[in-house]
Amino acid sequence: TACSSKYVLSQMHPMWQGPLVVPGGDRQSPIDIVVRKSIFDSKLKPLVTKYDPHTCQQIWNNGYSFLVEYDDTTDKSTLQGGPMEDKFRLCQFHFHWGETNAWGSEHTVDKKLFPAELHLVHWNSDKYSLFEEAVMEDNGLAVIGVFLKVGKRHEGLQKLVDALPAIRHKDSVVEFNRFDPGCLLPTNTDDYWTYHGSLTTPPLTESVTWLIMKQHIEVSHEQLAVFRSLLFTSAEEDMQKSMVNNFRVQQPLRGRAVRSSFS
Ligand SMILES: Cc1ccc(O)c(S)c1
Ligand SMILES: [Zn+2]
Repeated sequence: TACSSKYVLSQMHPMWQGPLVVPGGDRQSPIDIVVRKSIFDSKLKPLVTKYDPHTCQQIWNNGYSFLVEYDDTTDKSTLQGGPMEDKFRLCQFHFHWGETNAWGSEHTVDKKLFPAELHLVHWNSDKYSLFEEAVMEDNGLAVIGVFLKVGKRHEGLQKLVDALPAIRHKDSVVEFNRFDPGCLLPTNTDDYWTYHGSLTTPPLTESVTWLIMKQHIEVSHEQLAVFRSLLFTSAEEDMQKSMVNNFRVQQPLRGRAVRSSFS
């Protein structure tokens, strides 16, 4: 049921981000959010997340990031509200980060970079029956983006950090249960920006309603350092490469509107 393990990125571009520009792509991600150009939309509802920690299944290193995967065969862990009409099912979450605290996020706010960014990936289970179907459809996915800042240690994240040494190499997997992804959301999830975009890793499909949280979460420098101890490479490869800077370059807005749920 892993929503992403079957989602093998086949035609890989030498650079992990895939093609820098997708031919004909006019709603690519990530983007810079220009706050003064975002449009307040009073019709945007608060996000409603209902996550069941028991649907957590495994954590694995897919050679681009580490993914925490959830059982998405039932509507046990869901997201609704926001700009969406339908119910979306959580299938995985992962992060993007830099080699230093100076950069690492994919989205930026008025060009401000964060050291890392969390993506909680959900697919439209009212319209589709599998992640693999939804990922190819307009707005088949809804991804919550949360910025990470370096500060106090995040107690909820530590359980995940402690599991990382076991998946240092690409394609390593360990069982991972009872993790509540809700603990990684900021206290305020009512304030967010939303726009139509794409996956930031191949196949870069333009199927994502992005929900970027205005409020960041804090993690410690030591916790981020463990992210950087992961490797892009498998155990067999002789050249071990640190898993850092696994973010995509920013993409043209192409006239898209970025709406805000707050004024
Ligand atoms: C489905 C999915 C896989 C990888 C990603 O970085 C994103 S942003 C979404
Ligand atoms: Zn991502």
